[in-house]
Amino acid sequence: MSLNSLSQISEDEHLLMNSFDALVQSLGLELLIEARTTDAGRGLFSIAEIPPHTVLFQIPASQLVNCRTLAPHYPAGLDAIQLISLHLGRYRRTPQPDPLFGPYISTLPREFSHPLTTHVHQTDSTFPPSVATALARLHTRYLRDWNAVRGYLKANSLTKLADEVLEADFLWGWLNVNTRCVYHRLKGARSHPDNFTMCPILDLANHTVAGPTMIPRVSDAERNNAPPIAKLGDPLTLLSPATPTKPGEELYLTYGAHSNKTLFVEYGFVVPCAPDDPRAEVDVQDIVEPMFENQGNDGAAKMKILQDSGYWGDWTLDASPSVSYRLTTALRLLHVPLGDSGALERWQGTLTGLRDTVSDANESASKRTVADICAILIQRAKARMPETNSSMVRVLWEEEMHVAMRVSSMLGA
Ligand SMILES: C[S@@+](CC[C@H](N)C(=O)[O-])C[C@H]1O[C@@H](n2cnc3c(N)ncnc32)[C@H](O)[C@@H]1O
Repeated sequence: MSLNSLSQISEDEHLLMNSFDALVQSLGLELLIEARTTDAGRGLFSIAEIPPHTVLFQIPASQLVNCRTLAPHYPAGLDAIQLISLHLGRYRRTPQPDPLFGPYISTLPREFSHPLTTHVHQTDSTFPPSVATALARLHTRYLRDWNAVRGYLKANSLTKLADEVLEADFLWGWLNVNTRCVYHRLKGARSHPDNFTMCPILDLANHTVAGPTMIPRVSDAERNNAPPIAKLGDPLTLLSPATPTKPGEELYLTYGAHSNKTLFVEYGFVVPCAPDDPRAEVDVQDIVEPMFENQGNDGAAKMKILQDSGYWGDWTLDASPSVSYRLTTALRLLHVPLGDSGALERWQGTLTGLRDTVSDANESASKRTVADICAILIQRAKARMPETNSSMVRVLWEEEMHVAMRVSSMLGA
């Protein structure tokens, strides 16, 4: 990196820190925390002793960026991620700040270093196959949203907006949503995909896998398991961790018990993990699917059976160590001869809980296949790891290798 770009970064960071102060002022908040620069970008730090469960701040509903606060300003027709990404993208480069959320938008990162912007066109062999697949799925999701927004702008004759918001601006908005939103109850059903919001200040919190974390307080709507009563929804209140915080400590959130594959693909970072870290997980679809294909017509029939019963794909090993139930189920069927109707019935019995196994022979064959899968994973990671000069990609290969070694030694292989 040139000195020029280094000074550019610190200038940007300086501007972002000033924007943070302006945001806090605009919200009229007096805080026990402040933003500081860390190795993970900016983060939130305490500036005082903070007792457990202290209210750190409350952001009023009108200052949260979500489907409720944006809906009055746009024609209907977009889901929450499309609408918020469009709105953010619209104000990315304009000299006029957004009259609704200007101070907040000026605190958002200027650029993203995220696999969707940097790696999406790399050859598949750079990443473990399951990471490449997850990245391709993210890319598809992004394209679906961008195409939906383009269609929406046309259908609603929003030609000025269509001219203003370039794809790069929309992608910037979309990555902001994807990497910075939090769950927030806005809809009747808890599982509704639009139950999330962008939240000023809170979105500066970095992720930790262990240790005390801040916790958003359960909102009224969530407690009542009903849509919020107020038109714009409930405010969002952030509580300090359950243990006391000393001045100068970083305050984290947990983004979830994610494997590095998910952290990398969704958020653009990894957290190196110990060989026995229970987060470590490998999706082995790219190895198992060809095993069914190699059985010709029988394999195709088994694939259909697994699809119909909801067990096709999402087959994982993890470092606890364990073989997921979904993978065990698929491998048992792989080793059932389809001509043997009794064995097929016994396999179905394992799904309904009537039986623990298909047979001893079937169980041994399935275990041998798990050992084969582990051997492939270990050999592949060892071969590919030296080829990468990205420390993040190295962590992704290491995670696969550690999981495979743990599962393999559990099997005594
Ligand atoms: C919600 S933002 C957190 C604030 C962010 N650091 C910033 O400067 O705006 C999430 C992003 O922060 C970074 N991040 C969060 N936790 C991290 C961690 N433990 N290690 C490395 N990067 C992290 C990643 O770039 C992630 O996409």
